[in-house]
Amino acid sequence: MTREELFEEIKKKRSFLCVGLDTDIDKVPSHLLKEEDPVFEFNKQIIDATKDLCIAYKPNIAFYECRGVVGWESLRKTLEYIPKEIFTIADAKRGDIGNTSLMYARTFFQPESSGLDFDSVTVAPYMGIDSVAPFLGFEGKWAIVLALTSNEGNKDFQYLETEDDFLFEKVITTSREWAGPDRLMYVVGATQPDAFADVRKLAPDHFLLVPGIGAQGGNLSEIAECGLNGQCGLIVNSSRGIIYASGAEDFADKARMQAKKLQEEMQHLLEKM
Ligand SMILES: O=c1ccn([C@@H]2O[C@H](COP(=O)(O)O)[C@@H](O)[C@H]2O)c(=O)[nH]1
Repeated sequence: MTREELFEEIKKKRSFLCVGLDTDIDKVPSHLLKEEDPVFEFNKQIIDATKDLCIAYKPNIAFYECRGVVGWESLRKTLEYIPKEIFTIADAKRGDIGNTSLMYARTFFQPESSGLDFDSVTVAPYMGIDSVAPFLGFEGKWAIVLALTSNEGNKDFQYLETEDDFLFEKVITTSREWAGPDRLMYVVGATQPDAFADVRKLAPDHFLLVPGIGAQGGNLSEIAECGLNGQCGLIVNSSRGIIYASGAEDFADKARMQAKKLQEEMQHLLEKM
């Protein structure tokens, strides 16, 4: 998917919401457990309930690969079920020496080998250019580089001071040379609102994938203040806050209500742009 197509979807839906499909079999409502593939059935109902309100879905791969072959099959079916105009993110946080990274890239971008055809994958930049480059070699696909994450542990490395900036800023200034804003996005956690102005100085045109609203306490209007750019430039994720809004038979209706609340807030913020 191109940046223009993504922006068109944002304008059409008046939303920059990403629904995180972090589907934990232990949290799937009990009435679905009799289904052949309860995880897929859960995801299917979440997608049906939210697809007009969001512009992206982000399955976190851990929730699928921990279940082995069965989990990969739930993931494949889920991805196939997502409407083609909606951006898909494999939140896998991959990255290794070049030839290994290429295999990871094929896993998510080459349906003829893996059955999966994601638009993007999250990538850890710690190993440098040759670990990220293989993800940038697929037409129409995106690498989403971890810059400043939403967790407490971000202080251990990402806020270390280098000559004239923090390490997460160095990640951006170095990696923005590897590919432009049509191929590369950055993860910036919603729990770090004060960093958005600095990030925007370094990456004015890049899309930022922003996890951490809802369950982790990030605030949408705070990050929108400095994070929005002329093409929106934000994809804001909520996983647990939407998909586990209810653990009962009404889970899809309750998920829709939470997604709708966020979409309305986003519409308001986009109108102010
Ligand atoms: O910095 C990061 C990077 C990724 N994540 C992932 O996003 C979702 C957040 O889930 P919530 O339930 O909305 O908190 C989850 O898949 C994380 O692994 C992140 O939170 N922070």
